[in-house]
Amino acid sequence: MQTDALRADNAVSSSLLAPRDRTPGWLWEWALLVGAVACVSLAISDPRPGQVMVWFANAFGAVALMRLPKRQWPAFLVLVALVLWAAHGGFTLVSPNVAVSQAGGLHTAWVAFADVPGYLLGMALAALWLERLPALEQAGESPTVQAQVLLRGALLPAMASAPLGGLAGVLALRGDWSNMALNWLVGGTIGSVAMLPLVLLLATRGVRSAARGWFQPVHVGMALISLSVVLWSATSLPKPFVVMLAPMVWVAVRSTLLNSLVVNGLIALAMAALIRVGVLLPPPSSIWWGDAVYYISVLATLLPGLFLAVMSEGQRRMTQALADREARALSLYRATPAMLHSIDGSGCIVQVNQLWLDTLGYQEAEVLGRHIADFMTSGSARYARDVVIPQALHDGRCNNVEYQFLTRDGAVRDVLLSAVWEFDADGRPERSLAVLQDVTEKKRLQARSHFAEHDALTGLPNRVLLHDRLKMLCAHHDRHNGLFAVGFLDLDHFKDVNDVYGHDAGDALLQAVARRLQGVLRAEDTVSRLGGDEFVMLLGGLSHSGELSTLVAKIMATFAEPCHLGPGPDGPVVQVAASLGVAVYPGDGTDPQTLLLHADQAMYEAKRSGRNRCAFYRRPVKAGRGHPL
Ligand SMILES: Nc1nc2c(ncn2[C@@H]2O[C@H](COP(=O)(O)OP(=O)(O)OP(=O)(O)O)[C@@H](O)[C@H]2O)c(=O)[nH]1
Repeated sequence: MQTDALRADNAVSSSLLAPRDRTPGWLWEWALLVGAVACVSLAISDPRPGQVMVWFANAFGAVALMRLPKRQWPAFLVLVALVLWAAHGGFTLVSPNVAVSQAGGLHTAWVAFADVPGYLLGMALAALWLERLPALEQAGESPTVQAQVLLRGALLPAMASAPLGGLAGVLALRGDWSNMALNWLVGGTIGSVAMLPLVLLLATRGVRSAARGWFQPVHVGMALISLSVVLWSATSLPKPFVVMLAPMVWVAVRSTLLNSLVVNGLIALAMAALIRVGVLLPPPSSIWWGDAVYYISVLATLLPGLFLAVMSEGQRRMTQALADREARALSLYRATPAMLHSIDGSGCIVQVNQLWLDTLGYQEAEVLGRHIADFMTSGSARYARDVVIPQALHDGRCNNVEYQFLTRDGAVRDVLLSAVWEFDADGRPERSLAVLQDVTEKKRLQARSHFAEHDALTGLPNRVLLHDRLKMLCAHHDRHNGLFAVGFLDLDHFKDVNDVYGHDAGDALLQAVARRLQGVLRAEDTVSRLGGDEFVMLLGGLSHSGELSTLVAKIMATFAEPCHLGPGPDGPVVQVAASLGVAVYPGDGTDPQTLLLHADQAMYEAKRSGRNRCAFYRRPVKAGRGHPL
């Protein structure tokens, strides 16, 4: 993700700074780098003896030490001491302004060496204190951590080494100790503030990759403009420091952290050089620390830009992290292996995922902005608009709502929809997240298994389910005793209804009879249709035969009212009657076949006796020898 790349690019990563064994070549390279930077300070520092020298080299030495195991520190510090001594020696010899340069070889060598222990102490302390900073990797994005970096890596080491630096000044140049120590403190702090954040960043990014990242017209251009403003204001304005702030703030806000740190370093170098050539000079002061106070202006010019750059970087990262999180959430939404859609408070689609589109066969552009009901059957659309959406907006959610969606080519998909709503701070609905489960196949299978056990015309249990339930009733009553009855009902002269009013009217009559029988029986009883005009009822939970007689009377009474067969109010009205045969468990049979047979026989008995009546099964009376049963 982009944030990670950004982090890898710009962050001060403690893992990359972690110490490891380095080759002698590496030690030499860094020692020479420290020496080269020291030469820059020596070259552009104020030539008057005992004046502030902006000392940039300690930042490089400290970062090098942080990347070394402690056992390599002595070797590296010795190399740095040699290099600094050589650099100091060279400058002491060539600088005509240094009073002691004419004082003879040994003294020159001593003068050149005097400052070195202070520098070594400063860089060692900076390295020690910085590597103990736990959140060092956040220095590029957190002003608080950056402040800690500057405190531990610039101010405190400069303070700790300043007494040594002052002593060196007294011994070598016979200057005033307190003045020398204060100048040391100021020069060391400014140099490290200018360079340390940049060197830490370069050490983790690698100089080559950083250079590649920086050498772009926009960065170079901004740096040049900033430098020009600094030079112009220093040479043209009476109080230039405030104006110098402007380009740094501009770069901090508009550019990358790296560019800000580069500009920070360049401007510090430029200011040191301007002081060197006398363009920027401390005004004459009556107090011994007057010069040092002047340099606070330099610090005050560098720090706001530096902190603003770090804050901008923190903001950029946070914005980027939010954008990444949103992108991740979006791609997760799109790829979720369930149909998802989101609608706004008015029911219009604001987002759908890929499976939603694939299942219903639409393109994203076709659905965004349209009302969700446009993709439903008319019944579901009404239900959604009038009932579900208003209720869900009130409750904040809805669960397992059954809808029928329409695919692009008009096919119906059954779905179960559950949704949650997001509301804004004022409680206004923002958008929903709905998960849709496509249950079309499941419903088809359910319907198939329903029709395997139910009659398609009346919806009543068919012969298969009847046998099942009868078997269970027999088994149950076998264990728990008790009575139940099987009623076999056949409509009287049903064929005439078909013949006179047509088959549809016959169907309507069968459905009406089914409804009436269901209406008269209890929920635990079974009404089934065997086929044609034959219905079988299982009448359970009877405690005595009187109860059965009442129930039978109720069943027969359902045929007292004529049936209106539709369609419409002008449809035929018929008076239907039925014959009912009843067999009772266990007296008339203890297994399904026998009970059904005996109920059937009783029904035929009712027919034989004149129809429109009920007959109870009667065991045939044994006849005398030679007579059939
Ligand atoms: N409308 C319609 N008729 C059916 C259906 N299944 C069977 N039938 C008809 O129902 C009639 C059954 O007649 P029966 O029970 O044999 O004779 P009935 O006219 O009722 O005379 P009885 O039973 O002797 O009183 C036949 O004409 C079948 O064609 C059906 O699903 N719908």
